[in-house]
This record gives sequence, structure tokens and C-alpha cells, in this order.
Amino acid sequence: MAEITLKSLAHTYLSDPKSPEDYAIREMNHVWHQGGAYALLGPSGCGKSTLLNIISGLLEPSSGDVLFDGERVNALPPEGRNIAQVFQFPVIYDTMTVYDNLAFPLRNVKTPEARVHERVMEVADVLELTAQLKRKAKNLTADEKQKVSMGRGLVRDDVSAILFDEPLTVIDPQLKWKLRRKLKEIHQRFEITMVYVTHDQLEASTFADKIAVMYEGQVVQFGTPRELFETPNHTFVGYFIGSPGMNFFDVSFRDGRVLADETELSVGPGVRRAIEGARSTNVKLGIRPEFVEVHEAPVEGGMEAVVEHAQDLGTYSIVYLRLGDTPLKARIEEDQAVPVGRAYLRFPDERLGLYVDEFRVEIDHE
Ligand SMILES: Nc1ncnc2c1ncn2[C@@H]1O[C@H](COP(=O)(O)OP(=O)(O)OP(=O)(O)O)[C@@H](O)[C@H]1O
Repeated sequence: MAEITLKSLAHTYLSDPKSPEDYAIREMNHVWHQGGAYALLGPSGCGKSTLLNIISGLLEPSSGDVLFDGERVNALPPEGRNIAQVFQFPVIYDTMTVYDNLAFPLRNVKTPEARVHERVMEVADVLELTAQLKRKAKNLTADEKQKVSMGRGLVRDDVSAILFDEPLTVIDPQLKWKLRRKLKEIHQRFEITMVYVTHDQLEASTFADKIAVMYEGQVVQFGTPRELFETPNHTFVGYFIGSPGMNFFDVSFRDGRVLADETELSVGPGVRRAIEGARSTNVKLGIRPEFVEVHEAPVEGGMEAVVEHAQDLGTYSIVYLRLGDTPLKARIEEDQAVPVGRAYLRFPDERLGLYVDEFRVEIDHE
């Protein structure tokens, strides 16, 4: 078991990189603490698999260090790192039985047979593979094969960490939910550091205590699902987390007013001061659809908006609005009427985020 530290780590697949865009991993520092259940979340191509392969030793980083419990392991091959990795597609021996497949990683490190038996039975039980133990792996369904593959990753309890690279991609949707819960249960039972790569926010937040959100080769935020939702550090996190994502407005300060395009926004003095003081032309205000206050009639401090349409999603609706030229979405609960034609909006100050050059900055509300 280990704490995994990534120190000034960067990676490029090019021999002559010239700009930050040439890097699959841009210089980063990051710590995965011993025993944590983590997710690495981001869109396709942001560098998740590259990072995982650097941790497991399948790939050597272009610069920087990988440390396990403070020891530099850059030169150690995967077998020397004591890491288990579960891939998107099953990695199993078709001609072996399920039992022998699960026993393989243990026998490989000369584990006594009594202990092999104990662990295989325990993992098979958790993954509901006990009835299949005597079957040849080639006769299993795709789902069962992937469960065996996961079992092979989980069977050793002496590994430094288990890395999962989108392990549920080939699994039937109904089973996915169940397996994610199982993984969480296994994590709680065995307390092994687990890093779970996915591009699915639901998958990340049901599995992980903390999520590292990756964007263009950088971890732009490392936080609990709640932190990512309530205080996204970067506009990308705002867009990517939540359904629908956060609303953003390009804002400027002119003649004492805060403007989104040419429309004046009604904001408190702290927000106004922060926008006035921002030293960039790339300034955005962000607010989640859940936190936009929607009124049918004019209210004090309310901004008049056009209601374009609404989407009824059962227990709530998403209302598509336009404030001047700026589109935005608001979520309203089923007990509230959906406004028709016009609506009056308020943005509670404490729910607004200010983003300068895409990163969140603190607002002093005093
Ligand atoms: N072997 C390689 N050679 C050259 N470029 C690569 C190689 N592998 C990945 N890349 C590039 O590095 C960047 C990061 O890719 P990576 O596979 O790590 O992202 P990812 O987030 O895991 O994406 P996905 O979810 O699609 O697997 C991408 O621009 C990709 O095209």
C-alpha cells in the first residue's frame, strides 16, 4: 500500500515539443493518499490513460517524478511497482477456469495455496462469481469476463494501488450500477488506494470520495463531488459537472455597471468590486441552473429575461432563458410554475462564481 506522489510530472508523445499544447500531461503536482477512493474524470483525450500508465509504469514520463511512499519509482517496470490495473476490456486467460484466473496473480507471487483459496473465494463472493468458479473463462459472457478481470485486479491485498481504466465500459448498464457499488464495498473492506478513470461524472461521484478533474493535460480541480458542484475552480469543471452545466457570462465593467454584452446585471457590491478590479479581459460570472432564482412577476433586483422554452423532467424542469443576448438555463422544482414569455431573475451573490482567465477567484463580500 502506498501514497503516490506525482512531482513536476509532464509527458509528451512528441520528440520536439514546442508549446503546452504538445503535452499530453502538462506539468503537474499531485498526491493520491494511501487508502483513498479516487476518480480521475475528464473528456476523451485529456490525458487520463497517459497519467494512469505513468503511475503503473507502462509509460515513462518525459519529465518529473513518480514517488511511492517517497521513493522514486520512475525506473521501475510495472511488475516492480506492485500495482494492479484493470482495463476497459477483459484481460483473462480463456483456457483457464475462473478460479485459476483469479488465483493467477496470487500464485505468481508465490502465495501459499490456503491463502489463495481464501482470497479467491472472498473476491468471487463479492463479485458474485462463485457459481462460475469451475467454468472455463472462454465460456463466460462479456460481463462475466470483465468481472473476472476486475477480480484479478482485486485479489491481492498487498498491492500499492489498484488502477481502473474505464472498467465498466463493456458492462451491461443494469450491472454497472451494481458493480460500482461492489467496488466501493471492496474499497471499504480492503482499504487499498484505488484510482478509477472515467469520463462519466455519475460513475466518478458514486465511486470516489475525491475526484480529480482533468482538462487539457492538467488536473484543474481535486475535490469532493460536492466541492466540484458548489465551487468549481475552473470554468471547465462548471461546464462538465452538473446536468445541465453551469451558466457563464462574459462580463465587463463600464460606467459603474456590470455588463454581460450590453445587458446590465444586478449583482452585489462585492461582485461588482471584484469585476472592476480584475486584471484581464477574460472575466466570467458563473451560476448553476439550480441557483438561479426565477420569478413570474417583477421583483426587486430582478433582471427581466425572455423564456424560450422549458423541458419537463418529471420532478423538475429546465427553463431555457435569454438575458439580453446571453442564453442561460434555470432549474425549477415541480411545485413552482414555469413562467411563460417573461421571467424575472435574481442571482444570489453567494451563489455567483467569478472566473478570471477561466480560474475561479475569491469574492470579498464584506
Ligand atoms: N501512443 C500515443 N502516441 C501519440 N499520442 C498519443 C498516444 N496516446 C495518447 N496520445 C495523445 O495524448 C493525448 C491524451 O490521450 P489519453 O489517451 O491519455 O487521453 P484519455 O483522457 O485517456 O482519452 P480517452 O478517454 O479517449 O482514452 C491525446 O491528445 C492523444 O491523442
